[in-house]
Amino acid sequence: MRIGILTVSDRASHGVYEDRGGPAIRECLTEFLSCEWQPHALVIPDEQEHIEATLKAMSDDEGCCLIVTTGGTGPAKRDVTPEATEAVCEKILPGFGELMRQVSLKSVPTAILSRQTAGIRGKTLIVNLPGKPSAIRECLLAVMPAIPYCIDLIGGPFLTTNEAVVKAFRPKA
Ligand SMILES: Nc1ncnc2c1ncn2[C@@H]1O[C@H](COP(=O)(O)OP(=O)(O)OP(=O)(O)O)[C@@H](O)[C@H]1O
Ligand SMILES: Nc1nc2c(c(=O)[nH]1)N[C@H]1C(S)=C(S)[C@@H](COP(=O)(O)O)O[C@H]1N2
Repeated sequence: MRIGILTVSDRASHGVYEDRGGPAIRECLTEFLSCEWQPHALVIPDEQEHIEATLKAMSDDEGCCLIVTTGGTGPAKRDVTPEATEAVCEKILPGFGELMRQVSLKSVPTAILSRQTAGIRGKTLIVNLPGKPSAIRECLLAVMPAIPYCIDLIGGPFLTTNEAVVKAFRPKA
């Protein structure tokens, strides 16, 4: 079971600062998931073509059932992660962005500036998170209960969670 972890940041990719987003996603998934999984982590700049090519490679070549991105979801000119996500996905799941913004709004009024979304490419679920490392646990924890069933529905592997932290909800179970 492979999971893509994609940091989209001009400065982290150029070494201006150390990437804290990718490691935070990895740490959260280790805490939330009780099944075996392997991370496939990359740090790339805010370039739409590059983001699209990386999402396609993680989905089609690496066989990731889930890709979690961080960064590039805001209103600035170079923020294009949602556009890249929408371009490579066959279906968009607006509920993910809606819920994550609602939860984030309890910590920051600027939560509404994130255009974070989610979508399906083949047997891969792609979920966008904001760039702020502090946003990662908050957002992932909110949507995690629905992720295993979503991956079931698209023909992916059976994900299990650490129920002391977060319980996967499967309506048909
Ligand atoms: N991957 C990351 N690792 C560590 N800190 C980050 C990361 N991404 C963002 N941050 C922090 O969150 C702040 C806001 O992030 P934001 O995504 O808006 O940056 P940005 O202006 O798009 O620049 P860049 O794309 O170069 O990260 C940054 O100034 C930085 O302090
Ligand atoms: N939980 C949470 N969500 C958040 C934030 C945050 O600090 N915490 N920052 C907001 C801000 S200030 C911006 S500009 C947008 C987009 O951030 P991004 O471009 O780094 O993805 O996410 C928003 N969502």
